[in-house]
Amino acid sequence: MIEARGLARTFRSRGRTVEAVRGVDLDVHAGELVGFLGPNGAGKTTTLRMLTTLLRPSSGTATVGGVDLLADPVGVRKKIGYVAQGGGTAPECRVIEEIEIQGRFYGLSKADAVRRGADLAKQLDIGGLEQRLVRTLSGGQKRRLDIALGLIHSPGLVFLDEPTTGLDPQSRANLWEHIRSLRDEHNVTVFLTTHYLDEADSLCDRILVIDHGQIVAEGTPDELKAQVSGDGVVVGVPTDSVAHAAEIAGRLPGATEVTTADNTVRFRVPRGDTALPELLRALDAKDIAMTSIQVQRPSLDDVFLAMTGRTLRDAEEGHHA
Ligand SMILES: Nc1ncnc2c1ncn2[C@@H]1O[C@H](COP(=O)(O)OP(=O)(O)OP(=O)(O)O)[C@@H](O)[C@H]1O
Repeated sequence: MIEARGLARTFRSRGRTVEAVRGVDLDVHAGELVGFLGPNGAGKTTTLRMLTTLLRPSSGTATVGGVDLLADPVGVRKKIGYVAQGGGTAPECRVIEEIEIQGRFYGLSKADAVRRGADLAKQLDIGGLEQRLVRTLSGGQKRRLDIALGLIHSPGLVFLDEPTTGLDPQSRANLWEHIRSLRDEHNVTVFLTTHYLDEADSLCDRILVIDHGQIVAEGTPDELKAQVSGDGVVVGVPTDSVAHAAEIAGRLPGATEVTTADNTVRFRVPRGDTALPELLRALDAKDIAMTSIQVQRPSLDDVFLAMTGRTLRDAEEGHHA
């Protein structure tokens, strides 16, 4: 669906050259929900604007929806939907007017635009709001209207730029459900940007982490977390078995950082879920009764820290400073 090689963009700003994106390679396959994660100013929006033909790359090539970005930008536009940060609706317009205007813009007849708009409104849970002024919608409703407008021409690929920024937690969770169903029930490939770790983690099949205009990590949320330091495991055992249990844990494949306390053994393994059955069998064979067990997965923030030496929060604060 998307294949980009060496995509780069520089800006001239107040006599300085800003390298916003420095050679990004990325592949997004049909049916994937891919997240582009990075702090403010990392280059997410600039990459998205290039892939959606709104900004010409300084260098690099890409095909989007099977169409060459540089040779046929109009062809690309027909294949994709784009929902900008904050959307593009006018507060004093009625919802139905926005739907009609957007539909006409993509060459639909008024009747087709209204029909398609009604289908999308139902799908995105904003049915019955057609006569309302945009400014009277809640944040979540407006964001869902923005997405409906981006899908009016039934594109197979949609770009969402920070779709949940500014929404309250409940509206965010609700929008995640809608974004998932775009992919699951309507076969839309989704490429979204976010600087929320929890969003990338729970929503995306695959994540590309960008920092200072370059992709610094890529994989499923689980793969990325596994790359970092593995899972932490804490096992509770009777005090007189701690030393023996620690020895057993230390023999698990890939086990590191084995430490003991009063009645617990802590260690790290590449994959907690696959190490646990082996550990249980080994403890059982030695008649050691386990009293509790906990697996602590590393977070995506750990991934960002490992790749860049900064936490995402530090990176954002640094950008605003
Ligand atoms: N038109 C422009 N002129 C000059 N510099 C720009 C322009 N657009 C973006 N930049 C700079 O390029 C860098 C990347 O910006 P971009 O908006 O792509 O980041 P982002 O990851 O989308 O951030 P955010 O999460 O804040 O939207 C930043 O340093 C930004 O200031």
